[in-house]
Amino acid sequence: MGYAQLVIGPAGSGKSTYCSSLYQHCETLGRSIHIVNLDPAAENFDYPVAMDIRELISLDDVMEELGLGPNGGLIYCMEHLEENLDDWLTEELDNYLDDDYLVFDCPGQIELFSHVPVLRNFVEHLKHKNFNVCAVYLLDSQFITDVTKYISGCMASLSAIVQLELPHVNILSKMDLVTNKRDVENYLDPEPQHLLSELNERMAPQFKKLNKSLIELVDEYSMVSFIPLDLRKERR
Ligand SMILES: Nc1nc2c(ncn2[C@@H]2O[C@H](COP(=O)(O)OP(=O)(O)OP(=O)(O)O)[C@@H](O)[C@H]2O)c(=O)[nH]1
Repeated sequence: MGYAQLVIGPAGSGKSTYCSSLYQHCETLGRSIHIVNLDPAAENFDYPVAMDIRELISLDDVMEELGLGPNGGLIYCMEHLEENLDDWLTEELDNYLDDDYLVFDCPGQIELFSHVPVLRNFVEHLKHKNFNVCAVYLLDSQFITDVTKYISGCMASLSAIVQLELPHVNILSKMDLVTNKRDVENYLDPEPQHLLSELNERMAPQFKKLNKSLIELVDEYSMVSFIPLDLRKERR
């Protein structure tokens, strides 16, 4: 059985930096991992690229030839990947042995883990090829410094949990940029009742019922808790 991480999260949340830090960390430990670029728009890499979607299709070519914009072009590329799971991906995966560990650096378009089925089908394909897959969801810690941002971060992560149905780890990136660590600490293992009163204070009274449902939802999905990580520190 092979092992795989699907590294997902909003644009600029630190996915590639995480992959690069993980690569260096494993190298230091003498463990071998292979990082796969799944972003057809990516240009520079801080890690050796083991497999690259741009060998199959590149965003620049799609935009030029089909006259699509960056978002439409990205979705086109990912759907092209989906159509080529049985040939391109299967052939690439054949290069890896049973115990290999692959880390997929995904694009940041939120559609990919909200409603477009590409990543879900991609995961199904990996499972079919005998890979044990988990999702690593990156969220910029600066987007979690008050209750409304926290709820919105949780909802985006929850949408990935529901869409992919994978073992799921949330990571707060860019911790070195948080000036007051307490702002973030308050949301690492929050007390639901405390969150609710904070949310009610921030919002108009007509949202009380919705606020209660949201907090219950976040509380029930205990996977929606975040692990802070200072990737810059990891790399020093
Ligand atoms: N200070 C700081 N900057 C970081 C950290 N992680 C990432 N960055 C910076 O944030 C920017 C985006 O990081 P990336 O790793 O490219 O983010 P990404 O999620 O792969 O971006 P997309 O692929 O465009 O979605 C880069 O300028 C990184 O150097 C961190 O832990 N601390």
